[in-house]
Formats: sequence, structure tokens, C-alpha cells
Amino acid sequence: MQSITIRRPDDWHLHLRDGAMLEGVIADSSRDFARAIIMPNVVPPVVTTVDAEAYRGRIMAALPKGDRFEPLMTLYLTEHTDPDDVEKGKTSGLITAVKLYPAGATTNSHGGVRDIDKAMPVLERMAKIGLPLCVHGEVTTSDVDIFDREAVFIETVLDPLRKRLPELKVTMEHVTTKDGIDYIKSAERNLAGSITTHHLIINRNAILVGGIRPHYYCLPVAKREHHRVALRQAATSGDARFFLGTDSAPHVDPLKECGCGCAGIYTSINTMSCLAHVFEQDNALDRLEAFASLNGPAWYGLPVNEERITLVKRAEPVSFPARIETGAGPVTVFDPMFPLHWDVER
Ligand SMILES: NC(=O)N[C@@H](CC(=O)O)C(=O)O
Ligand SMILES: [Zn+2]
Ligand SMILES: [Zn+2]
Repeated sequence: MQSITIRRPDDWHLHLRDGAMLEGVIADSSRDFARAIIMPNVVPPVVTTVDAEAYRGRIMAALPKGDRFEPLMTLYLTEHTDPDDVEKGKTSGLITAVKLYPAGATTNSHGGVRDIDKAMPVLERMAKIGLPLCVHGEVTTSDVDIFDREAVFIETVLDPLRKRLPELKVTMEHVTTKDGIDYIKSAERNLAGSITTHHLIINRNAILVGGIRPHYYCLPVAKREHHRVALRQAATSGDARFFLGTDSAPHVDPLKECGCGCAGIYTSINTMSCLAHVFEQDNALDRLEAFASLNGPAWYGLPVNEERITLVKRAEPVSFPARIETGAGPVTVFDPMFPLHWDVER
């Protein structure tokens, strides 16, 4: 039997939601992950340190007894965010990053940033105090094709911002294109990227071939195969600028299986099995730990986890539920479309 022991992984991009959904999904993260960067796009969004403190409290209250899991809180950047409040959050240790959602780019982003100039005082402060900016990197203008929105964002928003504020640490989250990978590789410092589980596995065919498959729809939308290959190469290369951010984003099934379905794929529960499969396929099992457990903490300036987990490859496929039941409703689990044999040993 094959097995691999790695430091306990972290998830550098996670949606836990709130209320009954939070209660229904949190155990799937705390089972395998020690820490996660918690996305602030709940309703209402986490805009101030007071909001973040309260949300953190709700997460800790929902955590299964005995699980050790540290939510790393973020603030949702608006055009009215107060630089002093952000600095206070960083100084007290509550805030790990600030999140930029271009207004309208994704789920609950309507309160995001329209005019980046209006956010410059906060961004300047963040550059000064060394607080990273996490970015949903897509433009939102209707004249830009949805498959080009990441590349256009890099050219028209991200690169100009980084030239204007070279000291700002930027995490380009859920990178989905070769353009994004190449851009990150071209930067000497202050730029890194998270990659999701599902973008390592699916390309846009998964969403559109044979019928519309809403459970493969997320944002940024999966791209062509050569982009997926570039993501795979980056993730499995060991390059310290790339690390895991699952972007596990639960929506109840009725909100995905409808005339205008929500974007988001739920992967918390089977991410480590999927990743072991992917890294084994690419002869890179020895670099899984870098991607899932080492590169993220190094980028965020946090210690690596001392605990270990062991993944074992079982002869029979490991079964995951097709959907989980939450108090908010059923949530379909990501189906990688191949049998999973790797299992986290409990
Ligand atoms: N990734 C997604 O498709 N959806 C995320 C938002 C996001 O990360 O952009 C969500 O909150 O549902
Ligand atoms: Zn996003
Ligand atoms: Zn997300």
C-alpha cells in the first residue's frame, strides 16, 4: 500500500458562509485543514474589524468540539474602508489579508470596488504595514469576454497597481489561466497565486459538453485545456509562489440548478484525495506538501503546522457523498469524474 505523510495542510481561500450553511460545512474543512483564509463575501459582507471579530466568533462556535482549526480572517475592501481600522486589525492579529472584489465580479461582490483610486489610501497603508491584498482578478465590463476577464484584469488593473505600489503584497487568488501563471512567475517579489482543486482537474468542457452542468460552474470560469495544464505544472512544480486555495464555495442545489445558477464548487470534503491523485498522476507526490502545507504559510509569514496527516492509497475507490445535507439545504460535492483512491487516514 502506498502512503504519504505531510504536514497538515491549510486552505488559503475558503468560503464558510454563515448560519446553517456554516454549521453544515465547517467540519469538512476542520477535518483535514489546520487553518483557512476565510472569504468575507457573506451577507452582509465582513467590512470592518468589528464585523470580522463577530464572524470569527460565529465560526468558532460552529466548529465541532475537539477540532483544532484556525480561521484567518479577511476584510472585504470597499471604497469607504478606513485605513486605521485595517491597521488595527493587522496589529491585533485578527486580520490576515484584505480582499479586493471588483464590483459585480462574483458572488456577493456588488459592494466591492468600482474605482480602485478610491481604495488607494487603504492599499498604501497595507503596503506600509505589510498586509497582503487578496484579489479576485477579473474585470467586469460587459465588453470583455468572460474567458478573457482574468488576462485583461492583469493587464489593466493588477499590473498598473503593482507598478504604482511595488511594496504591496498581492495574492492572485484562484488563478485559472496560463496568463496568470506566467504573470506570477515573471514577478520577482510581492506576488503569489493560489490555485483551486477543481481548476487542476476540469477545463471548460466539464461545464458545457453534453449539457449544461451547473456543478462545474464557478468563477473565474474554467478555461481551455492548455490553461489547466499550465496550472497543473505550476502547482506540481514546487515553486513557492503557488499554493492551495480550494475556493470551496457552497451554494444549495436549488440555487445552482436553475435558470441563473450561482457560481461556486464545493470541494472541502474531497480536496486532499483529489490533490493526491493529481500529484501522483504528474509524478509529483513529493511536492504535494509544498503546495498544500509549506508555500502558503511561507507567503503569509506564518509558521508551518507541526501536525502531520497521512494519505493512503486504497485498492478500492474511496466514496464521498454525492451531496451533503446542511440546515440550509443540500450541497452537491465536486465530482472529479475519476475514481478517488487516496484517502486521509483518520
Ligand atoms: N468561486 C466562485 O465561483 N464563487 C465564490 C466567489 C468567488 O470566489 O469568486 C462564492 O462565494 O460563491
Ligand atoms: Zn473569487
Ligand atoms: Zn472564492
